[in-house]
This record gives sequence, C-alpha cells and structure tokens, in this order.
Amino acid sequence: MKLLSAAQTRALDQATIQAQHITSADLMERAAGAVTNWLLDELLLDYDTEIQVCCGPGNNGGDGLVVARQLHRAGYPVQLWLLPAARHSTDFTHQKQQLPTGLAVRQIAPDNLPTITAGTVVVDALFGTGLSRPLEGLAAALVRHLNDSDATVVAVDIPSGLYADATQPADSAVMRATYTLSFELPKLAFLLPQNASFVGDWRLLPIGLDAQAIQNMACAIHFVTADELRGRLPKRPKFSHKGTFGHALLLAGSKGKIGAAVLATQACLRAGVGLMTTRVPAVGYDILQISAPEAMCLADPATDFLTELPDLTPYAAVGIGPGLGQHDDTRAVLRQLLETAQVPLIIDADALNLLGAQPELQQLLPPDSLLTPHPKEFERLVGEPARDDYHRLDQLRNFAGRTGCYCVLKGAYTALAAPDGALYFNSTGNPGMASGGSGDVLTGLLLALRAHQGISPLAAALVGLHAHGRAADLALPHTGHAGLLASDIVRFIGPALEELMDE
Ligand SMILES: NC(=O)C1=CN([C@@H]2O[C@H](COP(=O)(O)OP(=O)(O)OC[C@H]3O[C@@H](n4cnc5c(N)ncnc54)[C@H](O)[C@@H]3O)[C@@H](O)[C@H]2O)[C@@H](O)CC1
Ligand SMILES: Nc1ncnc2c1ncn2[C@@H]1O[C@H](COP(=O)(O)OP(=O)(O)O)[C@@H](O)[C@H]1O
Ligand SMILES: [K+]
Repeated sequence: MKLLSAAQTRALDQATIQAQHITSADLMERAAGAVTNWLLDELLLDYDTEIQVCCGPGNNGGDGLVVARQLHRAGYPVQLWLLPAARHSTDFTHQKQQLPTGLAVRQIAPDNLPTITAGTVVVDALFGTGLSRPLEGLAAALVRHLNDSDATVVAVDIPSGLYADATQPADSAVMRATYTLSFELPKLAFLLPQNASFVGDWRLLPIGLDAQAIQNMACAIHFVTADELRGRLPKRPKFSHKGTFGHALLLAGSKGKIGAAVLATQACLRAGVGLMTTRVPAVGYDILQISAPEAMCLADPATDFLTELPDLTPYAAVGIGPGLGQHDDTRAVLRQLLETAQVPLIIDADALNLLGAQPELQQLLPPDSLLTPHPKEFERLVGEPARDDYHRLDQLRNFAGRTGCYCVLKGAYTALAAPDGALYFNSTGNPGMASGGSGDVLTGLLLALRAHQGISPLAAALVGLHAHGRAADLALPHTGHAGLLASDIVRFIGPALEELMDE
C-alpha cells in the first residue's frame, strides 16, 4: 500500500470523483457511511450511548455532519457541535443544509464545550488532511478539554491537530484518539512511535478510491501487506535438493552470548536454507552442535570470541553480528569479511556497533548488503541522534543511498530503506517480540532468504521482515505477550513463510 502525502490524498479524491463520475458530496457520503457503519458494527454503539460529533469547517467537518445525520436518522442520540470559522468548505456548507430539522446544532464556545460523561463517544471531525498549521484558540481548547476527559474518541481520517507526514511543533494541541479511522490508505504519521498516543488503534475503511489513480501516483513510501508479498517466495521444486537453497555462513557468538548464535542458526534452518554453517568461538562448539544438530559448526581457534575469518568459498550468503562482542580481533574479522566477501552480507548487532565505532569501515560495505539495526544501533551507526522520527527516517534513507545497502530500522512497523530511496514499512509483529533474542531470529531468517538464489535482495528483506513478525503473531495465541520468547518465533517461521509461498 502506498503512504500518500496530504497533497496526494487530495489529488486522489479528485481523481476518484472524475473517474467514477460522482460528486464530492457522493464521495463524502461514502466516507461518512463507512465511519457510521464502523461505529455501529465494530464499536457496537447502542441506543443509550451518548454521541458527541465535533465538526470543523472543512471536509473533515463535512464528514462529521454526514455521520451525525446518518446516526440521527438511525435513531441514535447524537449531539452535533460546530467549531465557529470565518469560512467553510463548499461540501461542508452543502452537508449542513442537509441536516434534518430535529438534529440540534450547537456552537462550540469557550464556555460551551461538550459535556463528557462515562461512556460518551466523541467523533472527532474537526480537521483532517487539510490541517495547515497547529491548532490554536478555541480548537486547541476543545482538543485539550476532550483529551482531559474519559471519552472514547473516534477520529475521522486522522486525529485533529496531527500532521499526516511531518512533526507538528512541540506542545501544539493534538487529539488523543482511541481509534483512528483512515480512508482507504494509512498515513505515515500512524507508523511512528512519537504519534502512538494520538493515533490509538487505527483502522482502514475502504471507500472505493480509484485504484488506477493510486497505481499511477508516484510514491516511494509503502506499507507492505501480506497480499503484496504473496507469491514472492518461490515454491520448492519437486526435484530440489539441499544445494538448491544455498549454503549460509553465520559468524556469531562470544562467551556468554552463544544463545544468540543458536537462535540465529535455528531461525536460518527454519527459514529453509539448504545448508548452514555457524562459526562460533570454541566455547560455543558443543552448545551449538547439541542445540542445532542440522547445522555444521566451525569453531574459531580462540575460546571466547571470534578471531579468524574462515574460507568463504562455499557460501552463498554470510551473516555476522548476533552475540559477537566487540573485541579488536573480532573487528579485524569484520574488516576482512567486508574486504573479501563476494556474496550477500547480513550485518547485525555488535557488527553494527563495530561499524559505528569505526565509521571508515562503512566505506567497505559491499553494495546490496542488508543491515538490521534497532534505533540505538542505528544512532551509533550514523553517529548522530535523530531530532524526531521523521528525521530518523531521513537518516535511514540517506544511509541506504550513500552506502548502496538495504538498511532496516527495527521496532513496531519496522522500516526498510532501499538504495534507490524507497521506504517500506512492515505490517506484522506484536509487542511480545520486545524481549532479547527476537532480533537474532530476524538475522537468521534473513540470512536464509539471502542465501536463496531465486529471491531478489528487496524481496528477501521484505519477505523476511514480514515472516518474522507473522511468526510472532502466530505464536501469540500459544504464549501470550509476556510469554513470547524468541525461540517461539523460530517455531512459527515455517508456517509464516508458507503463507507467502507461490501457489
Ligand atoms: N470529497 C472529498 O474531498 C473527501 C474528503 N474527505 C475528508 O476531507 C478531509 C480533508 O478536508 P479539507 O481539505 O477540507 O481539510 P480539513 O477539513 O482538514 O480542514 C481544512 C480547513 O481548515 C482550515 N484550517 C487548516 N488548519 C487549521 C488550523 N490549524 N486552525 C484553523 N483552521 C485550519 C483550512 O484553512 C480549511 O478551511 C479529509 O481528511 C477527509 O476527512 C472525505 O470526505 C473523503 C472525500
Ligand atoms: N512492539 C513491537 N512490535 C512489533 N515488533 C517488535 C516490537 N518490539 C520489538 N519488535 C521486533 O523484535 C525485534 C527485536 O530486535 P532487537 O531489538 O535487535 O532485539 P534483540 O536484542 O533480541 O536482538 C525486531 O525485529 C523488532 O522489529
Ligand atoms: K479528524
């Protein structure tokens, strides 16, 4: 799915109106109808629920007017509140004229704000994608009043006061929605941690926006759904053999962190690699052989950390990082790997920290390598804290462009920047994954996909990120959030990948 800018969203509305020979009022009726249906079918409004619909002066307010009319006609006790404004949009004015006489219109004023009681549902239709400056005055006072209440707030399209694709000034008033109902496509703002308390639980409501127009829109930012990935993982041919799926090498582990090497190895095996060799310091040899008997193990001459790079000839892809430690001798192994590798590299954890500590090593990164930092590792990598989540995404895209590598930024809605500047957000996963070892599993999974010759670097990264989160989602009913361990993610990698496999 494309994540369109506010300007593109407006253009899409216009394109839909033209392509489908409808009026803007028709489209508004559809959009508001989708909101009304959601309130009735999903929020399960009952006839006793007090509903306060708050409308601004533009088309977002117009949506609110239609919702209020529809709920009123269906017999629900709606109170309609209008924000005074010098100008109103044409569609707002049109919809206001369609209000039934029995529906009282209340003007919002400093001394006349909606009264919120236990169970009140507020429909926030103050401002949508037309927001052009921070809220102030009465609009800001109303938002603060509602934020201080216990109301269940349902934001139409986007919480009022929130910019769709930029950071609003600090301390500006933004509605803290319980639910946000976005039309057809999500907005970039929904995917960023800094906005979590405003956006709440967001849902997409289809309103028949023109598919051809969406397809034609130039957009480098994507929210990746399962539908878009289905078929990207080739089916295993009937006469395939272990050589068909590549031989992966993992360089991982140090004393006390052999578990990271084990988890990444198990994940790589479960992701369908043909052959797997893991290089660990000698202290990890027995542990790895026992916990991952399907993998071969190459022990380093040193006991506690890696000091030598093995011959890379047999391998189709190399992963480095989980549990590695940052010893000087291990850094020399990383340098030698970067200088000599002729195959795809996956770089994670301490290998990233080593790259951050010695930025000159970053010049050696072979193009198309895949790096998997979490935000702290990413900050070390680029050597500069981000001002906010948008700035961090800019840094991510710049890093990918500068190095010619694919770079991940892990978290909820993990982002992936491609060397061509495109940005992809993953849609799977859950907060149960926020515990040690989850990232090691991702490294192993991605390593298997990069060792596979039939998958492009981009598809490997997107499929890997999706399957990692999906595996955790499949594990969740068996474990609960608190009980979800990295090894549970490993167990469900197979089923998660199967869902994306070619028919
Ligand atoms: N026919 C259409 O074009 C459709 C539009 N839709 C709705 O239309 C919305 C966008 O409507 P609009 O473009 O009219 O924009 P908005 O309704 O978000 O608001 C725009 C109006 O608010 C004013 N304004 C902006 N920021 C302000 C601020 N901080 N303080 C005070 N006034 C401010 C603007 O000058 C303008 O008059 C979408 O979010 C969606 O809810 C949906 O109905 C789908 C169909
Ligand atoms: N709240 C969350 N929602 C979805 N995914 C999450 C969440 N928290 C963590 N994850 C995922 O779990 C993994 C954690 O990786 P990382 O921070 O490297 O942990 P580790 O220390 O276990 O290696 C990442 O893939 C991240 O996207
Ligand atoms: K809104």
